[in-house]
Amino acid sequence: MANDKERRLKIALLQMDVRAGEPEANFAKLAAMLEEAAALPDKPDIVVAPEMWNTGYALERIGELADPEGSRTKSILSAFARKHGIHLIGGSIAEKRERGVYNTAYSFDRQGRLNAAYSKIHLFRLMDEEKHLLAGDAPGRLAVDGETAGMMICYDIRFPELARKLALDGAKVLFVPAEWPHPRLHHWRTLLMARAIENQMFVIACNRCGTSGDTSFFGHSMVIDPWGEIVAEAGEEETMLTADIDLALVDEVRARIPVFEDRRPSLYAD
Ligand SMILES: O=C(O)CCC(=O)C(=O)O
Repeated sequence: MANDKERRLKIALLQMDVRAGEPEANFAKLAAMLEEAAALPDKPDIVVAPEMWNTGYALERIGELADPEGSRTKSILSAFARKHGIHLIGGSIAEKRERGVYNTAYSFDRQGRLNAAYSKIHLFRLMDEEKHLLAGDAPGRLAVDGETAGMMICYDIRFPELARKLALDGAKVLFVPAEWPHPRLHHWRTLLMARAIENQMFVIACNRCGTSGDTSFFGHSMVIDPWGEIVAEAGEEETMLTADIDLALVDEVRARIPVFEDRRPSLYAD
């Protein structure tokens, strides 16, 4: 380490293709990509998966396809995190609970303990999510190696208030699992950069790639620093995107332009 303020983390994002309605194929693909990530010469500290990777958007059959209580997913992800000592942001899955199916992201610490679960708050009507899924009712806060972070899922990034709330609660990193399709690549990149710049935090966004029916997903997973610079960005193909980040940059940027001190919420916050 160059100085004792550095707080470096290696990140690997699993930009995977997802087969709609085929959980077995998706579990196998995720397991293969996880092992590939763990075997990288520069072993990652954090691995991130995309949204709804177990079922894709097979919403008509989601009740039968979703993982009951997420138990299969949790046991696989927890075992991986513990075995390799890697913090895992396990994307999100279709998770079946008594009341219905949720789009839920799990976070496992390096000991394999589930340290956060976040169910997507904003359901995306353009893809009929609200007809088949239930919305979560709490923001996604978590800790990564003692640092505060947040999780939002896909469409959530259109809601700047949520990212701001997470930042105000101390998040230095925002993780975003997604299944964001063409033709809105411009929205994806711009919104992610905006969330990073306005909140002066790292944004680590893992999108799926490939095609389901007539919807094509463009990948372009991204790691963006608190100054809004793109640290890494994937293309449209299935790949593992890696990046090194230094969390000390968050404090540097926040000291340079003290947005959090200068805000005047009494004039414009609800
Ligand atoms: O907001 C968008 O354009 C895409 C959102 C989306 O695909 C999702 O939330 O699943």
